[in-house]
Amino acid sequence: MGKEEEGMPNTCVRGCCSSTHIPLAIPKTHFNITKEIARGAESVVYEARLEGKLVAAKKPKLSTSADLDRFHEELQILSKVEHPNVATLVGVRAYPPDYFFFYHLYENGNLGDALHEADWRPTLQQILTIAIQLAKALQYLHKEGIVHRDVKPANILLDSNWGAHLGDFGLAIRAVDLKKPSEQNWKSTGKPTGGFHKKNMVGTLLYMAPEILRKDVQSEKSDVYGFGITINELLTGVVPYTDRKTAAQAHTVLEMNYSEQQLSAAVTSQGLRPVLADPESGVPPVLASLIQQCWEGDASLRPSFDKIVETLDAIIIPQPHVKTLLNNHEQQQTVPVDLQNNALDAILSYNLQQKRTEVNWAARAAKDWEPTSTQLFSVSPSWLTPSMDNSVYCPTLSMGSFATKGARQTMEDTHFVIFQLGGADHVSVFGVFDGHRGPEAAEFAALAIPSFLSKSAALSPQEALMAAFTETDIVFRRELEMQRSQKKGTSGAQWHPGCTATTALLTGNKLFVANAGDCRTVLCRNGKAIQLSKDHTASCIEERERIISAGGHVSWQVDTWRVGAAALEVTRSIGDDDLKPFVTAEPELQECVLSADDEFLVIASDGLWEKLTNNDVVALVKDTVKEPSMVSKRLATESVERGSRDNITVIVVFLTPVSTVERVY
Ligand SMILES: Nc1ncnc2c1ncn2[C@@H]1O[C@H](COP(=O)(O)OP(=O)(O)OP(=O)(O)O)[C@@H](O)[C@H]1O
Ligand SMILES: [Mn+2]
Ligand SMILES: [Mn+2]
Repeated sequence: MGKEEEGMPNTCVRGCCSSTHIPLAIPKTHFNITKEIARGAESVVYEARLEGKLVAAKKPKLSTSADLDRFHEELQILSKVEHPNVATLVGVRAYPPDYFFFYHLYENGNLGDALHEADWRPTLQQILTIAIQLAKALQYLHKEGIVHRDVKPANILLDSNWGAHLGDFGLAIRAVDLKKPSEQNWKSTGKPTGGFHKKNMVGTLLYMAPEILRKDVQSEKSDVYGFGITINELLTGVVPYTDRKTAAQAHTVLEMNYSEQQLSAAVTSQGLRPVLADPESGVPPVLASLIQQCWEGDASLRPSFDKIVETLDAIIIPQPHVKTLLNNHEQQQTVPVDLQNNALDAILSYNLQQKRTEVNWAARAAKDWEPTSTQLFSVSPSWLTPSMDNSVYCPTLSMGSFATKGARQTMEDTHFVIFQLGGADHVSVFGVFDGHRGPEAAEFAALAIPSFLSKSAALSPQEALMAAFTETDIVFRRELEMQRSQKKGTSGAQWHPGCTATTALLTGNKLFVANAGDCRTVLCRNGKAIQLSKDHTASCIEERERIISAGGHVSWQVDTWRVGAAALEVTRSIGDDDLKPFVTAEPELQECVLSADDEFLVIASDGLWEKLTNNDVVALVKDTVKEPSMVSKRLATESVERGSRDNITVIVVFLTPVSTVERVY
């Protein structure tokens, strides 16, 4: 009686693999093979009975000693992993001459076959479920320090409920072992083509990240790439780089159009990617955008699985009945219904809870604030003192706002809405800030600007706004310098956050708008849109000339005019200390006197204006119930639906009395 028959030891024949819960030395008498399920490049998979239970028995092809080494490496990894979305290993026979992995049998086979052989057409909900399950499996593996390296539909196994389980750890490796040159890693499978047989190569190539194709340094981010390609395939039903839905056809198309080398070259150096799932066809824009981030050429730009899980969890598939409710006039009282059950709504409100940066810039702004120019001017009476003149028109205000990071991973917009600044009934201030190269400047400015304004009663409103912008910029850059010197070295030199800013100051019937950058303020007067700010971008010739005469450099890069080495599109901002003084913080000012003709103000970051014209915005506001927060949200939602990829912040201020039940059609 051999050693193996004495019981079921939990170690392999070499003694290098062990498990606390999986028997590693299942005797031959304990299982019998019933039929072949699949013949892979490196294995044959059979249906089998193990102690009466139906299982999948994977018999790896072990022809060389390198293959045997690889078997033990795979087993060492497999015996340590346990996750609901990783294919469950129930037993192993790690003894010659027959090596077997016994897995739970997944009734619906692999995802690739389901899509392209069985013509399974998953619903959006099923797709999202699989995406989340797969993301969680990979999140877990990465936490455990394991990189899978072969994420593709053929390695995703589907249970009877179409739940996903990641299988095939044939190429999995410990992240610590990835440090070696990658050619070495691929050779470790012992196959002449560096790990893949010719036939299999094509199938796998499609999911391989550029750095792998280039034999460059790999990381767990290579799994993110395969995940992106896989989820896109799941959404489109199309084999990557083809227009075919069945695998057999796909291979011919693929081989006809591209050789292996041509495809690799196109993917690595020309950024070729499969056709992206189309948001027009009902794919949530956030999901499409996530896929694009996942298959970024630069691995460092791909999101982590923590981030992916977070993003996917926030997506709720739009319910088809929502649209009908929208058109049902009897639902007038329950206005938010159009947004409540909506996918966007979930994303939008979820985004509001996003975490802020570690450095508490806001507290610093308030604490360190010391306006330097307050003493220079003197106006009387102060704009903070209410006018006694009752004949002056006084708008009735109602205001609301909405902010979302939209399809972006981080939120760099900030805003403030202040009713009765410094306790003055007739003074309100609104500000929107759009951060770039980090949220710090925007966070700082949203506190510093109103704080400065409330302390500038001695200045005229115009001077107060001008000084609030320029002083905020100076104090911020000083603060940044301090932070940088404390950080000592850690990416500090490259750290130049900035933000665009627009601030509207309303005192009695006078409106003052200060703007630096491409946020925008629009007034609706008599049903017409009046833009009260100019967009400061390098596409604007006057701005380009101003920059050049101030000693800055402007050039056409990629798709538009950009400033300096940082390639900034905006020409005015707070912060951006590497581009000062030509990217100035000095705002342009506009003012107007309000009358009963003035209906509302919309102040928003460029994420809104990118997809909506001033007239679109006016039309949408008219078409929405007159509740300012709801209108703000409606505008942001509309922009996201039209494909805005940016953070969006919207403030809506109604200037005349409005009723929330009033609807204009
Ligand atoms: N537990 C299982 N339940 C059902 N089917 C399975 C299971 N394990 C594997 N299969 C089937 O066998 C196929 C090959 O399995 P696996 O990917 O593990 O082998 P491989 O030889 O490493 O394949 P590859 O050619 O992708 O390297 C899978 O695509 C799937 O169709
Ligand atoms: Mn496989
Ligand atoms: Mn494999």
